[in-house]
Amino acid sequence: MIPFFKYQATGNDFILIDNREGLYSGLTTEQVKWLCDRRFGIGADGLMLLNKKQGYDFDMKYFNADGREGSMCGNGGRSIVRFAHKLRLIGHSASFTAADGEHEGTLGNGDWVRLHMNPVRAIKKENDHFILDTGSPHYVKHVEKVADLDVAKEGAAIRYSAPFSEKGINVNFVELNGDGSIYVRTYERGVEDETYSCGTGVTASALVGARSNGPGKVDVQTLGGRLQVEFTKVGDNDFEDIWLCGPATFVFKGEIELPL
Ligand SMILES: N[C@H](CCC[C@H](N)C(=O)O)C(=O)O
Repeated sequence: MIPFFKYQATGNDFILIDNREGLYSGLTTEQVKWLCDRRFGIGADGLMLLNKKQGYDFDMKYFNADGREGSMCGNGGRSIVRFAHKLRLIGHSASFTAADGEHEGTLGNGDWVRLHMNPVRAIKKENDHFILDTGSPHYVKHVEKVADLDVAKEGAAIRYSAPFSEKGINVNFVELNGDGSIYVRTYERGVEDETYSCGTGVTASALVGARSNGPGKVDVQTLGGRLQVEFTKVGDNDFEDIWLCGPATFVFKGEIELPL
């Protein structure tokens, strides 16, 4: 039996497993895919193993719903900090490693978690979109009415287009709200569908918008709730001290037996 915890961070939902004893390191792609399946398994956008790591509170190993090991997951990072606190592994802050290096996370009031993201040193402007990496690769496109989009269809068309078909990319459609906030909807690589929010996507979308008017903080609306991205703008395409902030909550825990 595998004990698991289910968390969601603005609707991006995850299976978390305490793997400090290394009992579940051998999960196969097929098994992770089955666990993330919303009909045959528990159901989630991704799965994380909380591993031991010398010199840090833990290491976060992230898998997308397709069962394959993924890159950095911003909402997953916020969720695993809350999970580590539930395990009494940390107090109100954590230092951990993930696919893109070191991260720090702090628990705020209520279910709010702040996650320190790695610097972004390059934002590539293509004709009608931007490409940047916030720990995962992102395509950011501004649109008029994001609520009217068929994100699953339009996102897949971009993700499977020639430049991205081999390695994939996460696709973010962004509308500028009148109050300076942005509304982001994301098609996620490895889920191969729209998710209710994507932390590294929200971060990418906020930084693209800040290229021109660079406030140090952007409010972001997503299908799954509101987040905030804070940053220091160093140059036109150069940002550091980036914090992804928003709620991350425990949903339920259980244990599951893998099919033979
Ligand atoms: N699907 C992404 C990883 C998870 C990103 C997302 N869940 C987030 O919160 O950043 C990728 O394969 O690039």
